Amino acid sequence: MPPAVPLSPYLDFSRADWAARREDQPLSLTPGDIARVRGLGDRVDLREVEEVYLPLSRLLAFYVNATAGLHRVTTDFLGERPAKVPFVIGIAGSVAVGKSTTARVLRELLRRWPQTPRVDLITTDGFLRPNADLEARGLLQRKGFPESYDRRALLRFVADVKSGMPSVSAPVYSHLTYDIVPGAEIVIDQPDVLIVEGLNVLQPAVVRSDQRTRQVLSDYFDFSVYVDAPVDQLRTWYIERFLDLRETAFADPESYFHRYAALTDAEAEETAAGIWERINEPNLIKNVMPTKDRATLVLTKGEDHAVTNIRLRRL
Ligand SMILES: Nc1ncnc2c1ncn2[C@@H]1O[C@H](COP(=O)(O)OP(=O)(O)O)[C@@H](O)[C@H]1O
Ligand SMILES: CC(C)(COP(=O)(O)O)[C@@H](O)C(=O)NCCC(=O)O
Repeated sequence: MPPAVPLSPYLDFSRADWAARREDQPLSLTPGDIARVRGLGDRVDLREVEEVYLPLSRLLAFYVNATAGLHRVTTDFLGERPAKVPFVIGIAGSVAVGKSTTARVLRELLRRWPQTPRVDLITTDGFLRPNADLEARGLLQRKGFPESYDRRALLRFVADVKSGMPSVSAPVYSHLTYDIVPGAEIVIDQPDVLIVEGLNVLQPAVVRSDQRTRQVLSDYFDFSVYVDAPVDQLRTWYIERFLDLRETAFADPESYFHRYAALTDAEAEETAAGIWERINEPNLIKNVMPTKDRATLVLTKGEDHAVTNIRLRRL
């Protein structure tokens, strides 16, 4: 018998190799659908959807079926009646990398597969502590760092949805007011798929003083995606988006950043670079980037938000 060839845990695809994995799956999104889900500064178009996200949705449809099969054998073994268990996908990556666009495109594609008509999406910013709470804890300059979230509530939320509980509610964050919206909630009611998008969704467990580890969010993920790009590129995207927001979101007198609406280009660039360097880049380097290898799939973007490489974990 020939010696077994050791398998690498990762498969690396060029964009062209990955695009071929679409096989003959027809594109179900129209240009109008894509324009609706595209985030500010993001360039996702029909070609990007066809070559990158359609093959990914095909792979995810296989995973959904296989996971349901695995669940069935377990319930058979236990002699239980099979319950509906949502398939949970985590999407991680830096501020300004375009996680929200990736999440929305995947939601639209997955919805069109026959076995997953109900796809819900939640962003972890709803679990940020309210500003007053952050201020009391000295964390107002640490928004997006792991400690700025109510991690217990976030974990409870995902565990409840995964366990098949009906009508599980989550708080809502507003980028406009830069705070949690008092009294607002989003209700998730037994979807086929739940997408959980946020900077820190792949954070590893910390070891407690009694040497046991806490549960983490990714314990409940069936699949995870890390959206990656070089740090210099992310900084540029963050600053460009800030300049665009000045003319759109910041122009609203309700916006927390309204005082930035009147800045000149040079002043706005300096302000954005300051926020990036003080908050978002240190968080990226210390907390977000180290979680990349924990993802099932890494999408690496080049200039213009185009995905250039795909890495799939197969072991
Ligand atoms: N200050 C802001 N005002 C209004 N919208 C914002 C602001 N900052 C970010 N956003 C929007 O919030 C969304 C999430 O942004 P972010 O957390 O950077 O993730 P990503 O770019 O990876 O999706 C994006 O659609 C972005 O355009
Ligand atoms: C709201 C965010 C923390 C992202 O949250 P996520 O949905 O990834 O949990 C981030 O977009 C942000 O606003 N960071 C703070 C930078 C600042 O203080 O302006």
